[in-house]
Amino acid sequence: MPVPRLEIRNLVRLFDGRRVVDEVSLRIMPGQVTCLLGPSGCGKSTTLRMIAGVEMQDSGEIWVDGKLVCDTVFRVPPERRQIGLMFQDFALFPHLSVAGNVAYGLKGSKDEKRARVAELLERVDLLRFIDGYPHQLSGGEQQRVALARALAPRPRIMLMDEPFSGLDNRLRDGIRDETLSLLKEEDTAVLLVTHEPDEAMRMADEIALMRDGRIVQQGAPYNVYTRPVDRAAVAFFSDANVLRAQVNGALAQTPFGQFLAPGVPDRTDVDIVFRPQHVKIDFDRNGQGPLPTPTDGVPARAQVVRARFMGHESLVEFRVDYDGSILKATVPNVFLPAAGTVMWLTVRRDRCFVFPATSGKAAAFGEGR
Ligand SMILES: Nc1ncnc2c1ncn2[C@@H]1O[C@H](COP(=O)(O)OP(=O)(O)OP(=O)(O)O)[C@@H](O)[C@H]1O
Repeated sequence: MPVPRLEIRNLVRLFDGRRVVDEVSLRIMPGQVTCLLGPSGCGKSTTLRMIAGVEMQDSGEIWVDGKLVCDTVFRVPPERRQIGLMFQDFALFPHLSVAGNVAYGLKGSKDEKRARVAELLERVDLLRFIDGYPHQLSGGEQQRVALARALAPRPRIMLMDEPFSGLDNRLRDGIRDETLSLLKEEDTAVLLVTHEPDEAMRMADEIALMRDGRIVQQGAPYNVYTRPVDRAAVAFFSDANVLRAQVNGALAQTPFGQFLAPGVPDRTDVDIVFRPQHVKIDFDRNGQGPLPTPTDGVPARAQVVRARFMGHESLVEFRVDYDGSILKATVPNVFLPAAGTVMWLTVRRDRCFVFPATSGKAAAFGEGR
């Protein structure tokens, strides 16, 4: 079996008796980008700091290329771990030139260093600034110099903590893509920390979804998005509609007909969760909606509460007659029906998830953004 570039096993970190990192395990292969994704305070940065060696774990192990780097007894110091760091506030040294910054962690002769510096600055398209100083560069250019500096010593692993959050949106996409291709070329294993699902979807080969110190789901972005483990995992990536229903005879009754809830005991509440893009809208035809179909189920009559244009799509909120629940639907382009308009909704049944009912937790996890 191939040896992971980075492997962490059951990392635990306690602050004031609280497990802020709780049995976190990960394996990252060379050239692979893994995103540790989760809301603020879930323990992402603490995990990263332990791997970097600037913080000690209370238990667990860190392995690099099959060799133990740190457990609770043995510890390779941070500077000998061959790990590159790139943080949002990881500023360049203002008194050093661009070349001086990139050469900072390099060993070897003056000529060797100069060659490596030039190679990397060329790669990030900043060779013309080799003798310039950080204050002469834009934020995006400084970020690219920081990337060149982090990559110059050929780290085996790159740890990145929200490295692009200081950049404006237009710059960010370009720099993300450049960074990604450079890291892939160098065959670096990357652990990127972010609280932004879009960033994780864009960058990651694998997403590790973290909550309250634990990894709750791990896999390729497509799998994490389309097969969420729970209601909060759906809501973290997008708006989520939730219908609460009680189970009887393994069936949950909703405005859209019955949903299977196999193995759920009678009189237990479940949440039927689906994304706004999986709600279909139809016009009212003399009090009638579309006919039921096996894929879309039974249509539910609803009234428009409000509609907003979001740029590439419109977001329409409905109140469903059946039980008064509020549902959101997205429609491509401009669709802005007046409040009070009667319409009929159906849902893509294959895109609905049935989970045990949860209380307020999901809202705290980003639902309703
Ligand atoms: N040195 C410390 N002493 C006490 N508590 C700490 C310390 N460092 C972090 N914490 C707590 O540990 C938890 C996890 O913090 P951490 O910075 O790892 O979260 P995060 O997921 O990276 O959040 P963010 O995205 O906001 O940076 C937080 O509740 C934080 O308050």
